Amino acid sequence: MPLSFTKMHGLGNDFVVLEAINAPIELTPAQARRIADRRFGVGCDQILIVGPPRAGNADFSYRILNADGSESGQCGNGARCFVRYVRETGLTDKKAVVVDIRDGQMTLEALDDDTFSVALGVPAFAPADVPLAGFAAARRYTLDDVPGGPVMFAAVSFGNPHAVLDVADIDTAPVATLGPALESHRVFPERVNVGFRQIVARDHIRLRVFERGAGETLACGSGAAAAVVTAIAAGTLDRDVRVDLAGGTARVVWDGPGTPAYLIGPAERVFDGRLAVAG
Ligand SMILES: N[C@H](CCC[C@H](N)C(=O)O)C(=O)O
Repeated sequence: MPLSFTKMHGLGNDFVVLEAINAPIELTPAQARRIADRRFGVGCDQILIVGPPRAGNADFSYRILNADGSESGQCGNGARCFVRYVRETGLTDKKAVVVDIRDGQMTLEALDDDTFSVALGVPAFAPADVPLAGFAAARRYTLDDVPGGPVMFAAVSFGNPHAVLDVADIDTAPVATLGPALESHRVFPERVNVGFRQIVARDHIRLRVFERGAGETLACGSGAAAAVVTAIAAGTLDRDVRVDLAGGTARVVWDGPGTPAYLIGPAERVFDGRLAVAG
């Protein structure tokens, strides 16, 4: 059945956006993989499905499928594209929208300078919430059975799991080896997104992310928030942080435990199209 789609990106993290307000869209993992394939399909890191609200106070619902066909409970860069999409397609004229995501709700806002703010929710640090198996709650965890020997990482969830490692220089970080090894490590029962963080100053980091289900992307919004809140919790960053990623710069603001983290940045619409999805 042919599907209309909109191609978008947030700092180079790219998306195929599908509108499922009037008619539901159900994609098998194989169909999602084909759409995401950069040769046999449209090509994207994630597929975003814009749906009707589930709860009474929400404006929309939001589903995220990774390029490997797996579903995630969060996508920060995608959320910025989501609010640009629903406004530019006339689905709403609101500047702030409430969106049902898999495990909760988010508020997304179009700002006056053509950037977008996403309240990603309150970060969850408890191992059971990440989820991270076999560890008691700690600021940092250590794993020995990974390439290159023991690694230390922080762990947090924004509705999707993140492990964050500190490196001296992200340009030489072992993203291609350590990323996949950690992504599918047995201590992460739902796999994990792996962030490689270089702290430049108390209000500035550089970051690369090997994403669960997509590999290294040019940017990861929830990964940026994970890198910032775990460092704020450890006392190494202040509350308002510039995050430099390969695809551009985002900003993360967090006022500490029990409060939501905010991700601020651009969202671009690239083109519209129609795709044939095999059965
Ligand atoms: N790969 C992620 C989903 C996309 C997150 C990322 N694109 C973002 O901007 O937050 C996961 O499986 O949890």
